[in-house]
Amino acid sequence: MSTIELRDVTLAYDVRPVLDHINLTVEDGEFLVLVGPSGSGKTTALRIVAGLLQPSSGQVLVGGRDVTKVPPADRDLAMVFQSYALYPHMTVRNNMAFGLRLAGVHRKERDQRVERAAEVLGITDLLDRRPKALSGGQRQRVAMGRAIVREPQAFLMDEPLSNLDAKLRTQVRAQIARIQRTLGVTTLYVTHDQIEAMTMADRIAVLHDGRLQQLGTPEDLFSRPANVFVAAFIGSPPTNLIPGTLTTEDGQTALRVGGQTLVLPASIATAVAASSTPDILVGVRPHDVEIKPPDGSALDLQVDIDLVERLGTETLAHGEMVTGSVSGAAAQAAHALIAADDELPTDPEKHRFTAALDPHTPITTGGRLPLYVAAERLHLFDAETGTTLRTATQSLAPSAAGAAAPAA
Ligand SMILES: Nc1ncnc2c1ncn2[C@@H]1O[C@H](COP(=O)(O)OP(=O)(O)OP(=O)(O)O)[C@@H](O)[C@H]1O
Repeated sequence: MSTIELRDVTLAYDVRPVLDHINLTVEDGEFLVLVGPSGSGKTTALRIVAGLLQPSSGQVLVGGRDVTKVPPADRDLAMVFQSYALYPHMTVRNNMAFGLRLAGVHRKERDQRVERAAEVLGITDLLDRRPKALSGGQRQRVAMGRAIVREPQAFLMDEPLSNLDAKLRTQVRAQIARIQRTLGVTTLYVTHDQIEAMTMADRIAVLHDGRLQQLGTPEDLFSRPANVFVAAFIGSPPTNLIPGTLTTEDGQTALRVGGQTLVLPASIATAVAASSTPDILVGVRPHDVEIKPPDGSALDLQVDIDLVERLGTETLAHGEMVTGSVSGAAAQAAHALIAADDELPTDPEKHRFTAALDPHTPITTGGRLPLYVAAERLHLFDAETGTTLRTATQSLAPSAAGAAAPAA
């Protein structure tokens, strides 16, 4: 059983911990991606698992064995780094076999393992080349090969695609995911790229400021973010975050956003009652925005469009929200929670908004566009704690919709 477990792992260089009581298990055969912005502690966590760093407290277990005090070479883990670190004077075959030679594996066995790994990686015809005669993607596969031939209990990968250009990255990430599934080797993979995490992982662990924010499947994180950080970090383009305030309108709970008041349907009103403050952050996924008013209650947002990106499959309309009387307190809270992310607005009075629309939508830069979001598609967060109060209601799955339809 090749699980990897971090038990209550903390690492502090000075007062503020770089990793703060992390509990995480990578299950046997699982591809778990550790994702987070720069400085969140991902590499530190991986280095602790590898044995290159000692935690201040807590334990690391590999296959159920406590390896916290075991030297890196004796942990039976293989690491793939972003710099491939291939020996330039050696052939691919010798690069792949090098670690095995050091470990005293005899020649026949070495050759067999290299041939097998090369076949899985599709690099058999490159075995006699030297690294300089390989493309970036091929070098990456050789680096993977070196890890595979060791037949370790688990792979540890630290941003292995970051030296590749965008197109190659897409190809190689699919290859790595496929190879991992073929071999079934437990893998802990670190990246700052949420798209990489979403496309490759069985489960994703989101780190921010040394704390584990959420652990779940890509679908969990996208549809049911645990807090505003995860909602803003996962998804492309990112979730729009708009400050709002809870009020009472004719005895009913209402949400004031961007100068309008939306009386909340009962189910949403119940969910927001848990908020520690009347200040609410409203999360809107760009793909949930409509240009026609939907049936039922909806937010109606006015956005001054300043950039239109036509991607072919969809059109992204970016602009500034006409905020009206957005509460100052919630606006400040929104700012404080998301200011760390460079892509999000840093001026608390200005709210950028992005809508992902049908490619045929006739929009131009410079206009003011009314945009609608059905109330059930809103994600709502406590502006003080960032905790999720409610997530968007799932649309009916085709089978469920079919079952609900009258019989023919
Ligand atoms: N030797 C050290 N002494 C003090 N602080 C350190 C040390 N090494 C790392 N840190 C700090 O620990 C934090 C986490 O670093 P880490 O490299 O794990 O982040 P990361 O999420 O992998 O970021 P990146 O994606 O930029 O590599 C950072 O704030 C970093 O400055």
